[in-house]
Amino acid sequence: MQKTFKNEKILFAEPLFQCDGLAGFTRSELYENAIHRTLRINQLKKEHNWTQEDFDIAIRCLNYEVGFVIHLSMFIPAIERLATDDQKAKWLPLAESYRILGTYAQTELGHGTNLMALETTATFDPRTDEFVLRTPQLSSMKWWPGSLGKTATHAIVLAQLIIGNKNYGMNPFMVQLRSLEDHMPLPGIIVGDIGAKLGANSNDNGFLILNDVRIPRENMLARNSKVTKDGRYIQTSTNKANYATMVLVRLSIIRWAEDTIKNGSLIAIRYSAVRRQSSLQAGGPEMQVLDYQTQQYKIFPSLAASYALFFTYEAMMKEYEIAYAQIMRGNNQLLGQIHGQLSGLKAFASDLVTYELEMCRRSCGGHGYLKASVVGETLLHTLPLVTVEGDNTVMYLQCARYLLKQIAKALAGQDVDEPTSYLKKDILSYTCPVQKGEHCTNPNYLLKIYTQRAHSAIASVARQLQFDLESGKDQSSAFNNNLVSLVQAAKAHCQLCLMKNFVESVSALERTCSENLASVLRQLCLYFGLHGIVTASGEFLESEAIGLQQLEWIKAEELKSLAAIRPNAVALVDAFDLHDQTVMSALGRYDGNAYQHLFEAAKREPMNQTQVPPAYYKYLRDLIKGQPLAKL
Ligand SMILES: CCCCC/C=C/C(=O)SCCNC(=O)CCNC(=O)[C@H](O)C(C)(C)COP(=O)(O)OP(=O)(O)OC[C@H]1O[C@@H](n2cnc3c(N)ncnc32)[C@H](O)[C@@H]1OP(=O)(O)O
Ligand SMILES: Cc1cc2nc3c(=O)[nH]c(=O)nc-3n(C[C@H](O)[C@H](O)[C@H](O)COP(=O)(O)OP(=O)(O)OC[C@H]3O[C@@H](n4cnc5c(N)ncnc54)[C@H](O)[C@@H]3O)c2cc1C
Repeated sequence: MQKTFKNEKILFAEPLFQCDGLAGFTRSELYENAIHRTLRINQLKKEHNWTQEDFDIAIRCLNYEVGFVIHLSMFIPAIERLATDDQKAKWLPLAESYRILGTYAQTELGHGTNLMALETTATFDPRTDEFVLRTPQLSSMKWWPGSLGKTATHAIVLAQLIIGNKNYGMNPFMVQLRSLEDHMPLPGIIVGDIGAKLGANSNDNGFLILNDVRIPRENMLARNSKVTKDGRYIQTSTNKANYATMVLVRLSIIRWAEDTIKNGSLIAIRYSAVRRQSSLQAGGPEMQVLDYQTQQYKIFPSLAASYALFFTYEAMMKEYEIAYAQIMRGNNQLLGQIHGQLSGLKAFASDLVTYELEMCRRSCGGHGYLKASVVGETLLHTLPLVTVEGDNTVMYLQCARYLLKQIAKALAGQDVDEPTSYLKKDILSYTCPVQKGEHCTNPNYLLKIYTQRAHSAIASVARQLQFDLESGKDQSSAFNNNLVSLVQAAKAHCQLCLMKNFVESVSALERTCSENLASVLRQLCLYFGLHGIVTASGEFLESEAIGLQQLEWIKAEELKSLAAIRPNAVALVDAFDLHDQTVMSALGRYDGNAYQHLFEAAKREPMNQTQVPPAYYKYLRDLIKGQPLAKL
């Protein structure tokens, strides 16, 4: 499941990467520790000739709890996608050698989603051949960019390009923020950290005010558009190509989601295998809680989601690489497809894992509320994924917008993209394929149900929109009246994508792996399909993909699937091949000694370093001795 990191032993031999000690760190200590880690991994990469992939896997092994995440995941990729060859030649060596440290400064205090309304301006001054950058009012200040607060020396600032009195829309500008001599902010630059967050507090997400900061004209990243010396704006590619970095990050968020749900399901399943509580027979031995049907019902979805997201990430990485190669050759034909697909799948993956991680946490009982279980921390670290790189609702709507265009093409008899080829079918040609027995236990049949449900949801909202428009509603009112259905249609398409990738990946693996492994993966894929139908049964019924009788059969098969997965559940999470130091959980250690590790963690608690707490001498001693308390 995870490319085994042959360098794990090297990484985790160093105390710096042993995560137990992070508890009790202040924000400054977390921040410093994260930077130290990234630089040490960089040294290890050089000392051991690691590849860039090894470097990336090392960071994943540390659950991205490292410094310069945005420098690595956005600043450098943005230069690669938005800069001309000459600009790449200048900026990439500096960024890759950490001579400059960057961030991607797009979101403002007043706007994050609506890029057209960003208020930061870059006004061309032909007299000096410069751009003047300003954040004109409080709501304009950049707010949220990672590493902006205390680390970044440079930022790719997304700003409205103004030439004369004309606004040419959002464009990217390389802006130096801090001196490379003493790290002090440069004139006109006000930066700082935006304050503590629910999680990821090693990251100095920051704010940036720009007071008439001047940069040379060549600092506008000009792969897709440029300004000539005499002030002419020349667009060389669709300005949507300037959004390319976000598409890449949305892809990496699918893998981030996969990584977090693997951690969560591993902790929940390993702990549920060692935890014994109560018994179903009076006086009988206490049961492993993993044997309770309800416990399986709670945590096997996260196990199935781990594999589903692994297969979807692999499939989308291939799709992205094809699209990106074409886009970098100036062919934007696949831009809309990759944007529509990754917008929806980033939203669906992050929604799925944040829900299932909470179920994993709940399944650990009281110990799931301890930081030492890490499952709660994992959830806190995952929560931003539903917002970063595009709020999920907005991302679903982008996906829905793509699906509407595709079904319009299909209905007009035109070609459609491969991911939406099912829309070419006649919506009335589906039949309810599911009969008892064979049909409910064959993922390929379930795939037909998912296809009909998605097609039906998209066709239905397209019809409703058309009806609203024909009944006189204007475009925006018609859209706003159907946003919920548009999101629902996007989710249906994304869930179909996950199921399709799961079925096709297992089918491909069957040709090369053992029958034992194939049957386990088929079982998990079947369970993923059955569970997905049960949890959205209303939509499946509404689409007439199934009737009540089929739903009854499917629910019965789902519960039977739980028992079928149980014998392999621990092996399926062991197959993630995650080092104990990656999972970091006292409940999820490979040796299963959860209670011992919990107690070890408690003993490391800073409050336990003294027997008598300082508060005793301040408040409790006189109280307990019945002495009058001094005025507090
Ligand atoms: C490792 C993880 C670290 C995470 C750290 C976090 C970083 C961040 O969060 S960075 C900031 C992320 N911010 C966003 O994602 C902003 C979200 N908002 C948008 O992307 C856009 O405002 C929008 C897509 C919601 C709306 O775009 P807009 O241009 O305002 O208008 P339209 O919806 O009409 O789109 C027009 C046209 O452009 C196409 N398009 C939109 N986005 C993209 C894209 N990323 N790539 C390619 N094409 C895109 C859209 O499909 C429309 O096309 P047509 O229908 O053909 O006109
Ligand atoms: C941990 C973290 C790290 C970040 N790092 C960066 C970074 O490095 N660089 C950067 O530039 N940004 C960064 N961001 C900002 C992030 O990209 C934005 O927060 C995100 O794009 C959402 O925008 P917003 O905050 O304005 O939310 P809003 O858009 O204000 O969302 C508020 C509500 O309005 C709804 N809404 C908004 N628009 C619509 C619409 N058109 N239709 C229907 N509903 C709508 C949303 O669904 C949501 O429920 C980061 C954010 C976080 C939390």
